[in-house]
Amino acid sequence: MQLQDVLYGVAINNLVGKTNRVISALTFDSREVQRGAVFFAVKGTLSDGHTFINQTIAAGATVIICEQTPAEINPEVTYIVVENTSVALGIMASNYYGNPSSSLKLVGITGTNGKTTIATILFKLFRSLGFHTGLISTVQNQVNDKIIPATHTTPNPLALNQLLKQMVELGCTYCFMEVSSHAMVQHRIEGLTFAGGVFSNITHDHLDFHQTFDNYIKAKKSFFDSLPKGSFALTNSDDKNGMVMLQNTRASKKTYALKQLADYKVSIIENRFSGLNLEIDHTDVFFKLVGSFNAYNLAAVYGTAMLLGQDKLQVLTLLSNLTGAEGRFEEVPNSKQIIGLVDYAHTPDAVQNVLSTIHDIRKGTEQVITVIGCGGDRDKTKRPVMAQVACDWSDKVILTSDNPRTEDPHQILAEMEVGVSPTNRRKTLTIADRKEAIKTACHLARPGDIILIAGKGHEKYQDINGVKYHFDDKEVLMEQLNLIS
Ligand SMILES: CC(=O)N[C@H]1[C@@H](OP(=O)(O)OP(=O)(O)OC[C@H]2O[C@@H](n3ccc(=O)[nH]c3=O)[C@H](O)[C@@H]2O)O[C@H](CO)[C@@H](O)[C@@H]1O[C@H](C)C(=O)N[C@@H](C)C(=O)N[C@H](CCC(=O)O)C(=O)O
Ligand SMILES: Nc1ncnc2c1ncn2[C@@H]1O[C@H](COP(=O)(O)OP(=O)(O)OP(=O)(O)O)[C@@H](O)[C@H]1O
Repeated sequence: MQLQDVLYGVAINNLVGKTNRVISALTFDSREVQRGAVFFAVKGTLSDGHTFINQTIAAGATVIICEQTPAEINPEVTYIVVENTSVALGIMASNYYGNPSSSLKLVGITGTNGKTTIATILFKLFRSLGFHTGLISTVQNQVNDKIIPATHTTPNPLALNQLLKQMVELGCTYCFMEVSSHAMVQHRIEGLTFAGGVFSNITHDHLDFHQTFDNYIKAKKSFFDSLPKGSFALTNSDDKNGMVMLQNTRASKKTYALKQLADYKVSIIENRFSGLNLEIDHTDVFFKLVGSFNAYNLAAVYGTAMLLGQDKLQVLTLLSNLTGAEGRFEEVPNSKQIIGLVDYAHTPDAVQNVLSTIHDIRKGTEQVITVIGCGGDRDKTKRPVMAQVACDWSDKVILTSDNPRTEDPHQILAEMEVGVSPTNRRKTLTIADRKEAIKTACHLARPGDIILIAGKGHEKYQDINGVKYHFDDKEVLMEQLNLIS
């Protein structure tokens, strides 16, 4: 491929050297450079790609995309100076892989909670409707039945366009993808063509990365600002910031809600452990998903399917048979008549949602025992709040470790304990070893009780000092429930 073929749409501030040259690959990592590669010098949080330019040229890079013209110019190399290398990377990655997003109906889902659930149900729904479909999500990526492990919620532009190209080659017409706020700030979706965008909700999270809540809102909003004319922007109008997302968008503005007036209005008729009975567009339907937050997710899915021109009754019938994403309010089967639940909730809002859902549908006499931790090297402000929410909504709480990473687990637990009020102290235990914590919860439970293991969901590891040790909440809970007499 020629360099000039991938430059379409890139705003160039300065060009040194020729553009009619063959290129062998695109990369933003000096450690992956091969002969004839284009190297993108990206300014990151830990290092600045500009410092690796000479090293990449020595390794064979013949084109450098950078933000300043280097002092030292190699006459064999082409230098392209742009305002923002990450933006150029997105556009050029799209061009390099043949702009696959424009051959698909690509729908992006953003928000603090619910992205994976909404994207996964949409994927399952469109597969059941008979379409070749792609999924890009935190749990896994999928091209029809082929599963591709996920490393990020939203992959980098090269991995992303490669995935989208595979989808096009395998006949997909739809793709549902999660759009994280990190991806927006780092321009990972630059150059993609979206058919629509969906907003679930926004609550405090990722403030370690965005610094302020306002920045976090702006990052989410920038996705809707970037949607093209002719696409749709579907928002949750019950969320305080739902309508903010639509302020500057050129897309067709649509809403879903349970409380406010909306284009797609859903009402809860009944909310039980076996599922949700909802009224959608004057039709009563029973769904296998549990909890009022899933009523929002189903409203988003229904609205999206309608905006993509699908038949209402067919959609509702198929949706009523679907289950959600792995590790989201997932029940662990056991013979002890204990309701064992594993849930990915790792934000104060998600923990409150799961526990209030349990509270709404419990009979009343059973105990709710919650096992919960907070990640190391991540937003510390969440720690006391998550402990407080867990205590306020449970009969017993066991504070434990959850990916301590490079931090001391006991220090994280001490910061969580700050959120435990003197009255709640009696019902709280702190057990740093996660397996021991789950074991203790099983020993405390009586038949009929509910155990919630929060935070890890589908993830099958504990990250301790950069090493990922196998740990599966579902596996441990099942094993321990079966061991109790
Ligand atoms: C905070 C963050 O998002 N970091 C991402 C970022 O890394 P960085 O800015 O720290 O990169 P850096 O190490 O400073 O390096 C800067 C540049 O120099 C290059 N470099 C670096 C070293 C070297 O020897 N040679 C070299 O060329 C790097 O390739 C990079 O281009 O750019 C990297 C390349 O794209 C990403 O892999 C990395 O994601 C890290 C691994 C990560 O964990 N990100 C998470 C937080 C994330 O993105 N999460 C969201 C989901 C959030 C949620 O909703 O839960 C996601 O979408 O997955
Ligand atoms: N619409 C919703 N509103 C609030 N909480 C939700 C909603 N949907 C799911 N949750 C809760 O949040 C947890 C994470 O759900 P999900 O994985 O779908 O969200 P996500 O946005 O993909 O999260 P992440 O970005 O952290 O992967 C679930 O386990 C559930 O407890």
